[in-house]
Amino acid sequence: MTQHFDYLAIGGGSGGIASANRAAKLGKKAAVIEAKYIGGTCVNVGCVPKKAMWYAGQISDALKYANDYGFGDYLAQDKPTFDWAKLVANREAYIERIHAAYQRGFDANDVTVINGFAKFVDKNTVEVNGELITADHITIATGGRPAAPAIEGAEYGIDSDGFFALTEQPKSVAVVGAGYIAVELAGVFYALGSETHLLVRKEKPLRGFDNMLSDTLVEQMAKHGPTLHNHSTPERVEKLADGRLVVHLTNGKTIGPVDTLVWAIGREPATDNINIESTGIELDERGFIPTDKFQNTNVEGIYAVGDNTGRAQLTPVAVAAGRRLCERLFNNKPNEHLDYSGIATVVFSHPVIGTVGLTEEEAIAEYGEDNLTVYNSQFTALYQAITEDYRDPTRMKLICAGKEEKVVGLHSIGFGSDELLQGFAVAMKMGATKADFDNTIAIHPTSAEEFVTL
Ligand SMILES: Cc1cc2nc3c(=O)[nH]c(=O)nc-3n(C[C@H](O)[C@H](O)[C@H](O)COP(=O)(O)OP(=O)(O)OC[C@H]3O[C@@H](n4cnc5c(N)ncnc54)[C@H](O)[C@@H]3O)c2cc1C
Ligand SMILES: NC(=O)c1ccc[n+]([C@@H]2O[C@H](COP(=O)([O-])OP(=O)(O)OC[C@H]3O[C@@H](n4cnc5c(N)ncnc54)[C@H](O)[C@@H]3O)[C@@H](O)[C@H]2O)c1
Repeated sequence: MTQHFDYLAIGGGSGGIASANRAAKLGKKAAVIEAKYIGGTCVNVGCVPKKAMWYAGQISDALKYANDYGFGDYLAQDKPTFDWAKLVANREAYIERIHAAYQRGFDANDVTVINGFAKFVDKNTVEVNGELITADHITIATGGRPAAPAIEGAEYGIDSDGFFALTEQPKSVAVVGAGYIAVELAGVFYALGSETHLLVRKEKPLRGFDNMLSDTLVEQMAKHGPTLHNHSTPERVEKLADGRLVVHLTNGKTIGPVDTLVWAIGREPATDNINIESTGIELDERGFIPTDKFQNTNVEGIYAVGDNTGRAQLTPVAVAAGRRLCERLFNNKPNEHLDYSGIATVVFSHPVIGTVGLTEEEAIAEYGEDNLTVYNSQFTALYQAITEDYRDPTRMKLICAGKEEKVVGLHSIGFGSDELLQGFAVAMKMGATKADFDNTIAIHPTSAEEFVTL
């Protein structure tokens, strides 16, 4: 028997769940098909478990300051130990609670959840577990998966999914990659006490970010962070008799032996195995699904949201794109769409980075150097001021365009940069100028106040 729905999301991750719930709340018969775990990448092998590991790193950093904060005697009572397996168990128990909360949401909204791997039969029909399902509107929200290099011995390494499956802490680890995931995972390993090597292909990690951010990160890593190996491209991986790994680089050098090797070299879209050809959708050369600003694909009635569209691969983006799509389709809002500009983002590095808007290089290209005013600040966060790390800088940058000094870029690295960002992102979305920032009374003593006193 063929089941029919008004709205069907293929993929039960951030985009699929949010859109199906919204469709159902708007009175439509909606379903989600999920092949693995409800919640997708973010909940199971992304943002959520990553943030728990990052917090563990933050606690480890804080313990380093305990003596300066007067807790020396307290710590001396017992040698501090760290139990990776316990952290992982608590993290996974939390994820189970999220799964249950999603199910309660589906039940409340009357969304049908189908477990299985979906493949298109034609543009209105998918097949899952041998059954056919048709829908008036189908959203492809299949996300992506970690990429691995095509080199000898690559299979000895793990990827970010494998990182979350580790139940024991490796004593030594090499992380390959220069983006969000490489920087974040290397930071966690280091903060929790593993000997950590970060291998990047070019001159530094986070090259697409404002130079102030990436340069400060590199400076801080040299003081207390993973050992950074620039211009280091793996050529092959050798497994020793004791199971440890040696990474051979194209420049003739070797890294290791290490217990664990992590590939963090980007993610590829999960669009190659769903018989998408049967729909008439044309993928781009990297397998992403091109969409217009309304998330329409080139085939009427089929949409795509989230990581598989190749734009701003962030959970809130997938969620917002999915919800707006359903508002447009089912709530009589024909122009509803997601504005992909000015999306704030945090890299959960050590120290943490918050950034929204244009980098200085991008602003120069867009407005011309003469039309920009750039404000820079460097200071010691009070948190560190009374510790041995009082020389570690927090750095902030405000990039303003035109005579009215509209704020077009805001960048911060240092303690608290994650939580301070969201409010500034709102102000920038509303078109705030430097004068608006100056007119705002500071909250003292915080790091965030620096942005209104520059
Ligand atoms: C390590 C890591 C850390 C991250 N940290 C952050 C962060 O801190 N903040 C942030 O905003 N973003 C973060 N991200 C990115 C974020 O996870 C993604 O942007 C987000 O999950 C994308 O949502 P999505 O719905 O497009 O895809 P996904 O969440 O990947 O969901 C897709 C789902 O579709 C399923 N699926 C695929 N094919 C089929 C099929 N044929 N049939 C049925 N089901 C199928 C998959 O099993 C999966 O569950 C992180 C990602 C990673 C890997
Ligand atoms: N905090 C967050 O919000 C967060 C955290 C993690 C991931 N994400 C999202 O997930 C996406 C994917 O993250 P990612 O880190 O996998 O990808 P990425 O695109 O950010 O970085 C991949 C890096 O790998 C490098 N690389 C590519 N091929 C390589 C090779 N063969 N050898 C060595 N290095 C190679 C690239 O130069 C690049 O720097 C991000 O773009 C981001 O949108 C967000």
